[in-house]
Amino acid sequence: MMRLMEAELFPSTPGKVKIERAHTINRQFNRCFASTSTMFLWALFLIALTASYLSFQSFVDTSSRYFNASWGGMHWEKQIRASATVRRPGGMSVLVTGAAGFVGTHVSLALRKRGDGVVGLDNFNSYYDPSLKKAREALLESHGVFVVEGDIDDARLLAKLFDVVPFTHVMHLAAQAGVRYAIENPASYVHSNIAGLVTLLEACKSADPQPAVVWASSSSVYGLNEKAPFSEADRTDRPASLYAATKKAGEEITHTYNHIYGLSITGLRFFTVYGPWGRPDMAYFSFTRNILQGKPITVYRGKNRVDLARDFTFIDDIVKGCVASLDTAEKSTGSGGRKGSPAQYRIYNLGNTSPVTVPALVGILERHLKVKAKKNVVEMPGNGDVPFTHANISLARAELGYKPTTNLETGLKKFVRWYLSYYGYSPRSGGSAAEATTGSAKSL
Ligand SMILES: O=C(O)[C@H]1O[C@H](OP(=O)(O)OP(=O)(O)OC[C@H]2O[C@@H](n3ccc(=O)[nH]c3=O)[C@H](O)[C@@H]2O)[C@H](O)[C@@H](O)[C@H]1O
Repeated sequence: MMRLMEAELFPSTPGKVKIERAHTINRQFNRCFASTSTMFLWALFLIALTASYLSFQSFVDTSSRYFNASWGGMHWEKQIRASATVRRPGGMSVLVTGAAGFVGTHVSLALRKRGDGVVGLDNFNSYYDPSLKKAREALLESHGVFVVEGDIDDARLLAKLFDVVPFTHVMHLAAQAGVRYAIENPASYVHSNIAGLVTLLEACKSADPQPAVVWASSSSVYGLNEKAPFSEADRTDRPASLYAATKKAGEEITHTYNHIYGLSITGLRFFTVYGPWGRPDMAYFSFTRNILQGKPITVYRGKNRVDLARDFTFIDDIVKGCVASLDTAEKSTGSGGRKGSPAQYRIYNLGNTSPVTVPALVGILERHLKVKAKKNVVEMPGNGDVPFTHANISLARAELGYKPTTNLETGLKKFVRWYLSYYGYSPRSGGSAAEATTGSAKSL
């Protein structure tokens, strides 16, 4: 195009016509040039407009996140202070993470009932039915425990909480639980059990005063350990699931914060905790639901047709272990993010010391529900399960006075009673529990 214009402008043989034509072409070129620069200016204008729109959007986004956050403000702070208020001499003020969870709810209630100050924190994620978590929250609120909706991986929120309340203790129970779900969603374990734990410990180490930290590890850290019963000194370097690996990592991470910053740490290895207000993803809970609805249950079996067994531990016993751990925790020694003197570091098994096989668990449920289960027995898939767990609790008994008193028979009876009163109707079928027991499912 340019070449063509040049040829027209500077003809090989000059002449009048050619000159007039050259003028015309010149005008066209100028017009064209003028329109190109106009276009260029328009383009610049549009780019500037887009850039300012984008930065405005990000401003709106940031500020709306700030202003619409589910936490913050004077009323919110007032609720937190009220909830953290200690009502007994020598009481503690405890931040309970995972407060709307199974163990978190029970521990929060126990602390509150004896006059300790309790503030809950929970992200209400949808790993299992959030309406159950909301119901637990309502129960807590009816006892004066306020639950902050937020994530343990939110450093700003944690800093704010410690700013509002000088917590003496943190009961850290928020976690991504479940052994087999790690196959489906590994990232959620890293988010809560690693990143969230570190964010929480960072907040604790920077808090003034530093709180003492008691947190939930897991029996799963024993992994492929075959020496029974499992003692705290046994090997824990062969995890069988990512869940177990993140809990084991948590034990090492908490040790680091204890060593560098003087945080007082107590890790509790829970053994398959069950009971009222429990977790619907766990076997005893989902078995109950399916049995009542006349649906089959899948019972895993180990190699060589050996039944799987768990040291099922009732929630009330676990709560006593948690509270005793808080009561015996020494103060953290650091301040301003620096260690004073060596701080307490403890790990305890909290189990029941009497493993029960999964088929025996089903048998107990059948008796309590008065319904025969439809069992599909299949070989345990290689997805993180271990063949058995069995706690040695000598250390917890000696140092915490921990002494479990509820066997599986009694504990499941309490669970079934709660289940029937909570759901009233079996959740899916819509029929009453009584109907379910005499309906499609076969009565014993
Ligand atoms: O102590 C722990 O640290 C862990 O305890 C719990 O894990 P587990 O001991 O695996 O409990 P749970 O799922 O109730 O399965 C119980 C048994 O039923 C078997 N099982 C399970 C499901 C099924 O459909 N069929 C079946 O046979 C299954 O093979 C197993 O033998 C917590 O969930 C976990 O978060 C963690 O806290």
